[in-house]
Amino acid sequence: MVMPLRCLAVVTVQRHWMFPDEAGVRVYGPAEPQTAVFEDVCPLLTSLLDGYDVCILALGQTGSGKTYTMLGPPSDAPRDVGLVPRAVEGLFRLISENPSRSTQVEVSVMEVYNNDIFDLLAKDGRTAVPGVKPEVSTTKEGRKEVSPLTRVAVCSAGECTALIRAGLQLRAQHATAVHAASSRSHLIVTVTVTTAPSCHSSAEQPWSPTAPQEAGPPQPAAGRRRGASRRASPGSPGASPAGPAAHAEQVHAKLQLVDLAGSECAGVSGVTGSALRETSCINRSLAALADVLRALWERRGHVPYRNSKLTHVLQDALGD
Ligand SMILES: Nc1ncnc2c1ncn2[C@@H]1O[C@H](COP(=O)(O)OP(=O)(O)OP(=O)(O)O)[C@@H](O)[C@H]1O
Repeated sequence: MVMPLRCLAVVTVQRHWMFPDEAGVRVYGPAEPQTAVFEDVCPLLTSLLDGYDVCILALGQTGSGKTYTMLGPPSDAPRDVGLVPRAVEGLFRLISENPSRSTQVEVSVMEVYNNDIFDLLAKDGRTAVPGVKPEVSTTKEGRKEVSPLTRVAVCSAGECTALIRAGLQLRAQHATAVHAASSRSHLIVTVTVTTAPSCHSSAEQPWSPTAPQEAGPPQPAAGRRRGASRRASPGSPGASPAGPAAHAEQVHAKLQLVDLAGSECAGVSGVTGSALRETSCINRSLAALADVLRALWERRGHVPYRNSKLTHVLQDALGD
């Protein structure tokens, strides 16, 4: 069986002009329950724990229900809980079902606003290091990392969801003529999962999880350039991937949950001044995302990830 190198789900709440029908974009109507959307993407959580980078994007026009789909309604009605808390819950459930692997989970929350990255978990002023803007860089293993960026180790779904909610308070939001609480940025929640054999599963040296990291450089990820990164644990030098050592690898993979800002027509949304600049940045970055997805679907030699911060941040999960 040929395994996919990337797992990507585009959840859109309206048919969108930017994507061809054959692109596999799933369109949900307003009556579709949140449970149905989650059921469709839920298998990707297993792929994540198998070591694949996963990206789930909500796409649609302004006011079409992206934030509702990803995060749920502001009222917190349990029935309508969004895809992000459901995914976090599902991930921790899967982790608890496999005690033979020890798993560390870290979360970061960022927004891409006017083509700049802001750290929504930073304690001070949306940058982890005062005055230093987070930027995308490439690690020596070829992975894309945003740095400096706050990444917090979490032990439970509740802890993870609470952090994400706290980060959301800082997200850029303004009223427009179309939507009273319009998101003016792309929100990217990244859940990084590192798994290794449980220390009681063999006589090998136990895996020691990395300390919670806040405002520091990202953890190095080694190994496979495509998909998740893997490295042999310190206790298994020279072990063959086909033998027991395959079991002894640390596996890193990231889940990116993205609530995109909505495409909008400035004439209809009635924005002026700084809001007009936001609209222009939103539309340009969505066009850049469409260009990247088209290039990937058409298997073009060059994929223009660097045309926008949004696509550059998502490069690992979209394809490479
Ligand atoms: N399926 C739904 N059922 C009930 N209410 C919904 C549904 N989808 C969206 N809404 C409501 O519609 C309004 C707009 O939704 P939402 O904020 O999710 O739009 P959006 O696409 O994120 O907009 P923008 O791109 O401008 O941020 C909100 O009040 C939201 O609660």
